[in-house]
Amino acid sequence: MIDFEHVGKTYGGWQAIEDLSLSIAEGEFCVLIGPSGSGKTTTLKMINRLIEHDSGRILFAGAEIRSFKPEELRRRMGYAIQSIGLFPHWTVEENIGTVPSLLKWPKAKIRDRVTELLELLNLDPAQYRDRYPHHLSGGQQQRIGVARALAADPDVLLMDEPFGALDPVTRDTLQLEMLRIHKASGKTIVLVTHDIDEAIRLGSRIVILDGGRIVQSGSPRDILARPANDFVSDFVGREDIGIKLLSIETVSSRVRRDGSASGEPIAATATLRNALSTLVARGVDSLPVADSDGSPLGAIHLADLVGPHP
Ligand SMILES: Nc1ncnc2c1ncn2[C@@H]1O[C@H](COP(=O)(O)OP(=O)(O)OP(=O)(O)O)[C@@H](O)[C@H]1O
Repeated sequence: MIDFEHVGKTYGGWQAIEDLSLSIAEGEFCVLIGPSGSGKTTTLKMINRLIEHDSGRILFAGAEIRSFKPEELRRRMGYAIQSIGLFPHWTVEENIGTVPSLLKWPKAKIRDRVTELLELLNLDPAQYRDRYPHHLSGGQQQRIGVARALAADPDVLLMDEPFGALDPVTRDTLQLEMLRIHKASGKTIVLVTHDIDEAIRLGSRIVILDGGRIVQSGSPRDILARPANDFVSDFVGREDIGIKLLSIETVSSRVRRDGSASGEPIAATATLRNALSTLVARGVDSLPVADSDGSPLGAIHLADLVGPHP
């Protein structure tokens, strides 16, 4: 869907991105991560030509991005950023409808789309559509930013630290919403973050950048289990790697179907990290497991958390 071929970018003669090659497949959730100044935002903005690359090629759906009119690229690629960039004197409805209005969608169609998106992001349309951004909390504004990026049903969603300035609870909620939207829509998403836990949670692929180059690219499991070098080990948090590996697998993958245990059940959809935490907090070595409607599924044992990952 998006291919970088030996891409370079210089700012005033200084090489910010060097020989970057990367293929992002359709439907992939690709997370760009790296230290400050490593080139994440530059890489993201080159995709929709907010920044022009100066060597190599960037292809979108097989064609060099320079062959698209910028407005066509922007229509096909939603863009959401940390500072949100909502228009302060426009209502929520007008903000979300920015691109559809530019595309001259009929008013009723825009209204229906706004309703649909507000519902998708868990905001009551009747309550929120006529509000102005300064009458919304930070988390609600971030949601409107995401809704606006999704409005014209783009093929690709580009997100630059979209949950950056949020408290942990709101951040957690929005991450879950993003995962749900990705699952339901199958859209290609490219997201920039500096938070490794966010990358592990959201990404089907993590691309680690340093000094304008890719240091490693792979699934969260690849990166955690086989870090390419000391830089990656340090970056993902060498001492926490075991715990992070537990966070990418769910209880359902290790449940003993014929097992039983006493106490409050843990959900099959909880992570193994949640299970470990619950086991330690309760001082027990097994927990009953329940499925989403609460029916018993079996048990998970402390001993099952260690050992080879399938
Ligand atoms: N317009 C510009 N002019 C000159 N240098 C720039 C410009 N934009 C970015 N840079 C430099 O290019 C490098 C990469 O910047 P970029 O914003 O892509 O990094 P980043 O990984 O997104 O960083 P952060 O996590 O701090 O946002 C940095 O060293 C930055 O100072």
